[in-house]
Amino acid sequence: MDGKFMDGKFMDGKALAKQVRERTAAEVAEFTARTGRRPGLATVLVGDDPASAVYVASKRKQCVAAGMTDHHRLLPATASQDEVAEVLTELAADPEVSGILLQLPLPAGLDAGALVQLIPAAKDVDGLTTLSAGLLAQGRPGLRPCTPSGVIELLDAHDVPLEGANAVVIGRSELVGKPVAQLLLQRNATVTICHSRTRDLAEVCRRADVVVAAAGRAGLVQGDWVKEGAVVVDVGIHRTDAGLVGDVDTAAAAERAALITPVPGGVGPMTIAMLLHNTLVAARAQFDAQFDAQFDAQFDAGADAGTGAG
Ligand SMILES: Nc1nc2c(c(=O)[nH]1)N[C@@H](CN(C=O)c1ccc(C(=O)N[C@@H](CCC(=O)O)C(=O)O)cc1)CN2
Repeated sequence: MDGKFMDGKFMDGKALAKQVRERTAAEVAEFTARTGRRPGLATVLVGDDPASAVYVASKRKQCVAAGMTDHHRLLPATASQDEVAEVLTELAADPEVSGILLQLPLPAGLDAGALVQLIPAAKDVDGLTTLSAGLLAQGRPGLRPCTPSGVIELLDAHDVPLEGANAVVIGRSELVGKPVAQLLLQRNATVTICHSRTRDLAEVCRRADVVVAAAGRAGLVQGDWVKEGAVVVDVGIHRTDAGLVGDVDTAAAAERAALITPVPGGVGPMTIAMLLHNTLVAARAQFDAQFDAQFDAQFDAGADAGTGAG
């Protein structure tokens, strides 16, 4: 471990996210020079949740800084299911848009699960559609959810051994818990998914080599839940009077952990960095698919005309 992304035992997500963004920007420049196209990211924000507005503004700014085009849609909190669906359907058909994300959570009354399905898997840069989730579950290529990919990127940057490791994931959301468990499984970890009905959560955690806390409960994971030398990844973000805190009692857990992510500055910044990476991956795949389709059409036309090209 070279300590590049670490301040003592704290894993520096901010520094690693910067490196991922810079690498992505260089690859975007190469893609644009080769194809004459720029990857385009469409962000869809419904309503006026202040945190969501900040996250979307940051996504848009970082996508432009990486050389991508910005296609933003803002809908009022009163927007109907059909109105949001119409916007997503329009973006799905727009050739300038490589990736679409519907910022979550949505205002009450909207069915996020149904709306997400309107995003074609090829443009699903959040990796949240049923098709993307199925491809991940089967270990087949596809776009992966951003925060879970960011968790794996952080673990890899710190050379955390996952093969055969006991990994405990706390939380079973579609956004983080389930996909991060799948990604850990793909890396041959022995994965336990815990949730609100898990019996003796503390004891399950104490057996973990790697803990990923994504329960959405401030300070849930206590210091004495952490095995000596374990790696702790905190996905939680809670605004409290004491400032931003995660799902882990960081100071207490850091007494025992070999490595731990801070909040803020741990997993959070990786989410947007991985979104940019996914948007580039989507743009490349769409370009290649279009190139192949054009080649096939020309090949077939040549065969029909009897030029011998077929
Ligand atoms: N469609 C999606 N919605 C949501 C996602 C998502 O991945 N896709 N994730 C979260 C929110 N989110 C991005 O959308 C996000 C959360 C946190 C951060 C971040 O950089 N956090 C900083 C703290 C910033 C602050 O809040 O002050 C940190 O942890 O250091 C970025 C993006 C829910 N919705």
